Amino acid sequence: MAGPPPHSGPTEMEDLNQGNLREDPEAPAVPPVTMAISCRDVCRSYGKLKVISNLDLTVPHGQIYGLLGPSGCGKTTLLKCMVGTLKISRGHISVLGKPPSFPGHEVPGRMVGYMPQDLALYNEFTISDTLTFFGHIHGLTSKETQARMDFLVDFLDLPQKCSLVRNLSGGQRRRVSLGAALLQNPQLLILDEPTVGVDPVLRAKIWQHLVEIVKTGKVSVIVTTHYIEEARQANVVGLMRNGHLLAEGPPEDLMKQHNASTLEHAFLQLCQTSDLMDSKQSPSQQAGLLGSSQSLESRREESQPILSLGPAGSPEDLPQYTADWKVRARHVLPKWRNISALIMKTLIRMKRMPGSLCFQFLLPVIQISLMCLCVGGDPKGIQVAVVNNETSSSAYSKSLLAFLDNSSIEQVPRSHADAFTGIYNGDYWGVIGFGENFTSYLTKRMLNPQVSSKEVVDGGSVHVWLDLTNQQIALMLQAKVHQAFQAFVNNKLGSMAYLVALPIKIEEPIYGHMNTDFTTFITPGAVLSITFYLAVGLTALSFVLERKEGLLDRCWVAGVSSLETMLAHLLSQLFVISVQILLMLLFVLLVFKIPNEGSLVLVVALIILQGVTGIAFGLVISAAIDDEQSANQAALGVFYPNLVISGVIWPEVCGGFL
Ligand SMILES: Nc1ncnc2c1ncn2[C@@H]1O[C@H](COP(=O)(O)OP(=O)(O)OP(=O)(O)O)[C@@H](O)[C@H]1O
Repeated sequence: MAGPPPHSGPTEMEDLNQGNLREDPEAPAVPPVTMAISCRDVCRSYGKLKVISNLDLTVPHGQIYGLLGPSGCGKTTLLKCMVGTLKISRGHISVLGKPPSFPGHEVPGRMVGYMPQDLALYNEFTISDTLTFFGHIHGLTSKETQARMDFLVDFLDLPQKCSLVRNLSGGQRRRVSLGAALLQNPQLLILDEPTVGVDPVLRAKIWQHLVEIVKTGKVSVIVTTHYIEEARQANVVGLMRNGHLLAEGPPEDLMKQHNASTLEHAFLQLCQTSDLMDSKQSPSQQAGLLGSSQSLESRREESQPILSLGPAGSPEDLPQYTADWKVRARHVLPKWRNISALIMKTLIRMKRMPGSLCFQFLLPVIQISLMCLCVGGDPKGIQVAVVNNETSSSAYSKSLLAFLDNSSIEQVPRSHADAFTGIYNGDYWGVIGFGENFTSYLTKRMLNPQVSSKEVVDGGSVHVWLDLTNQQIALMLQAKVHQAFQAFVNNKLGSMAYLVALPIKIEEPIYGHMNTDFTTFITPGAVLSITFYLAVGLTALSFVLERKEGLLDRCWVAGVSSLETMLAHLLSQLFVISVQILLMLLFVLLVFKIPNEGSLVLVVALIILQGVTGIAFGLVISAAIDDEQSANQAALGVFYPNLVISGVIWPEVCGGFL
């Protein structure tokens, strides 16, 4: 195995460029290992689809391993298992001496540089932002990041550092992605098709760089590629097909073994031999062939996603890994370094999308303003037909009608027949009718209520027929007629008005006011619903999108835990929610003058808590759902049921069955 080259005192800048970065103080001491990666009897399935079966693979330390195979043979899946973003169904993987994600192990973390097949870059970032972000997560100082950035921009022939990723070409983006993997000079580079979409000159340069960095003996590389011939520069190649390795060894040896002049020919021969053997075997024999080197135990059904079972089902053959409680605790505890990097990421993205940020801030204000303007106000210009059979100008009916609220009700004098034709045709919301002796009967009723006959009571009553298809308007009409009658009685009887009052007296309310309108009732609920749903939507979608674009995986491989991702999202989202709440309350309290009877601090705290609930629910959606359309549907789908059963628009006591 090649040892490190003799050191003749390089300058600090050379140190940074060549990868002699300062050690991470939080990193545990790593014992020397001879195998960079060792996979034993590895299996991985997606549901019923078995993608990797009983695979053994060894990446020697300080060498380049070229993993070759046709599309869909499971290369990416295997790399994901190596970096720890996917759990294996069975078998054992050791990366730089320990299984991925082992407490205290920096795989995922600073020790591994991973370039996923997807671009996995933030489009709103510049090249400089991208490298600074990953540098921050890896704990590099800004000087170190800057030096590596200058080197990588030059080496990968990247455009200006201030160029936005979304404005780069496909090839340039792939190079930025490769730069992010090379940034911290990791001990292990896992590159999933780094040369796709890269011109031949740069492809050669990348391979040359890989060859150079492994020469130091400190760095190991596993690289997948579709260009089989370029893998001749690798020290070892693995030829993969249908989820298992057909062959593994130095490229020259493989070519010699198969009398092939090119690696591609050797691969072709291996595939043909494998097909021939497969066709000769019965299905049961094939199963035997697959697992010929494994015991029955290792071939049992893959039921548990575990990392620990080894080849031939003998756990005692595997090295035992231990970590003391301090290392375990440090592994679980969130790192502020990662959280702050993720918060900065969100703030930079917000800064680069001012339109979207304004929309996020203004949307709740627009929603609450629309609600205050459109919900709860008195209807205007409601046409009501009036059938007045009294003709005298001093008739009580005329006097009573004068007390009707003219801003809401438009009185249309009609004959009895026209009024009813009109209401049946939907021209009027109601008909108000007075008999021809209304004044005399009402007088009799008021002066001598004890001796009033049914005829007197009937003739002295205001008759109202309503179109009750719109309950709000009908209720308003009833209330307005009652108010007009009360005002008329007060006017006619003065201090004697109590004589015709109902024997029920509604006293001053304990909470609220006599004239509390619907807007005042519904606004608190609307504020809470708006805060909740915006938080749900933003959380559910942002994680779904990040996962889809491979960003969550990339951050995870860089060493960011799920807890840190959630905390960073919560903190940055709290900032957005706080601005949203501030603007909403300003509008509700100052512009629409909705009264607030309690402590404002408590109100703000409760709304923020509601936002946190929304974030939590968004997290549930984003954890359970993979694509944005379904996440959108889930977020929208819960909106209406939640609104209905929460008591925001109708008292929740009415839904006692729920
Ligand atoms: N998330 C997933 N859910 C279900 N099946 C998947 C998933 N990811 C990959 N597969 C399936 O697993 C198989 C192997 O996929 P993988 O991406 O590992 O192949 P690959 O060798 O990397 O292919 P390529 O070279 O085209 O990238 C494919 O049949 C693919 O359809």
